[in-house]
Amino acid sequence: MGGVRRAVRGPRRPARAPGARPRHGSALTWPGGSDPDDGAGQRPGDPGDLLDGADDEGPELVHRRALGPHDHVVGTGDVLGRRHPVDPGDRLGDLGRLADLGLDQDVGLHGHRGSFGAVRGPAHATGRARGPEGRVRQNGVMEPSAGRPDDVSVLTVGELGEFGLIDRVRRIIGSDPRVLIGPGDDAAQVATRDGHVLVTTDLLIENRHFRRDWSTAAEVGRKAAACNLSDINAMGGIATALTIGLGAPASLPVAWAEEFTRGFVSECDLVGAQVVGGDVTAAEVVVVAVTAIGDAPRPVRRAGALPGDVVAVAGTLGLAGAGFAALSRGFRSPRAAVDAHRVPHPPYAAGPQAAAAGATSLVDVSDGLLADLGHVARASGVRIELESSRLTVPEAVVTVGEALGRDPVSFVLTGGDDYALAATFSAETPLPDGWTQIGRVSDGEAAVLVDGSPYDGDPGHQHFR
Ligand SMILES: Nc1ncnc2c1ncn2[C@@H]1O[C@H](COP(=O)(O)OP(=O)(O)OP(=O)(O)O)[C@@H](O)[C@H]1O
Ligand SMILES: Cc1ncc(C[n+]2csc(CCOP(=O)(O)O)c2C)c(N)n1
Ligand SMILES: [Mg+2]
Repeated sequence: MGGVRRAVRGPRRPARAPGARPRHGSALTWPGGSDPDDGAGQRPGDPGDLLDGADDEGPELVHRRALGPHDHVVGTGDVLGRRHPVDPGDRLGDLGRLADLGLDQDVGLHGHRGSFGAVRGPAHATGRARGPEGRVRQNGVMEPSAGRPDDVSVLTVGELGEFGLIDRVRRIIGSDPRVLIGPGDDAAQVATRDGHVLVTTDLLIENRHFRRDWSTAAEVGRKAAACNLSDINAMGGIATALTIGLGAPASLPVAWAEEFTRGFVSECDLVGAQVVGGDVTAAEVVVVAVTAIGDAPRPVRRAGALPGDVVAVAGTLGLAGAGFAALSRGFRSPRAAVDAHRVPHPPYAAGPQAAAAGATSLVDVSDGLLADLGHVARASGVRIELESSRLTVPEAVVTVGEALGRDPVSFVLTGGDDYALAATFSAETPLPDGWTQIGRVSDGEAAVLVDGSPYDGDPGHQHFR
């Protein structure tokens, strides 16, 4: 911790009358315009909200039992697990009992396995059918065999992991000359008849990305907008329009959906983007699928970092991860941290500024600084060397680290959900306002080192882990 900069100042936000919405034009302007830095994405400090200090709430327990990120939360939004009685994995027993009807009993998910080891086809009138592996099914009940969901030899997405899965599905996607930037960056860029557009999509799933007992509907709405606006920011762009896909349990109060939408719209107002449509469907839990489009005169990609470049960040790191850790342990303070988990504050002006300044690479920090800089290192084929003494550790992160017995710097290095930006600039480029150098790019194996060594631990959030 020695030498690590501690920020007592919280992120700042522009002064804005509550509920006031810009009625036209972009709230964010391009660098070089009349209002290059409106301070969007920053808000007043919150120095009194410390766990051990003058916090008026104190370290109150949110729940008696601390919950982890993937703890099973039973409630209106409960998801049926593999072992649930109506889970498709358990249906074969019922189907087997229907075999004598002489119908195509195997109509469920597992009768349509397609090209990945599939069992397609009816049980015959005899009640016997053959799977692709040649194993006989008796009365429609299959023996455990390769290609079946309960067969451990089937590679699952859980085993492949989030990024392994993305690599696999990306191989299926073809290319097209109109795709100027395809999968692999924070947003894609597609040529249109009269220009080009950025497009990105991000999902938020109840109990994976937010909890309805931790966050208000408006906070979830803000977060859903922010993480998509951030991907446009991470290309050096400004978002123009978004659509909202909303999956909801039938029991969801209408007021929740309305408040969610208000929160979403007010976050969009920070950059002058407009909601232009969406979709609604029934779902087991609240599911939010957002697509954002935007503009970038000079999009900055993850590939492009060069040896000798400076590595810099804009925005706050560690606060949201620390807030999530505090909430998971049953605390609802320090406020600066738990509020950052609920609503991130991407530095919306910093992406276009970095692009205008000539950033050689750019990424937003959604999973964790080390994880996301890892994408830059691999895409650019360079080594990234961070100096921990250059990192700013917000005071609330120090408080959470001390209270939970964790190194506060680990939240800054690996905590997700902050939606700060990380970029590389040539050493000759003066860093734009709001950017802080945290390291350098060097020639070497694609990796991110901290104080000269590989990081010992998870570099950030990864689904299915
Ligand atoms: N199912 C998919 N099919 C095709 N491309 C995908 C799929 N999932 C992700 N990608 C692409 O892979 C790249 C990396 O995705 P990832 O979700 O890590 O990016 P991100 O949105 O910046 O991060 P985060 O989801 O943490 O906010 C992106 O370019 C994304 O468009
Ligand atoms: C209830 C709850 N549990 C865990 C987390 C932590 N978390 C979930 S996804 C993610 C990375 C970004 O998501 P993605 O990669 O899907 O865009 C992080 C840091 C949370 N925010 N809420
Ligand atoms: Mg991103």
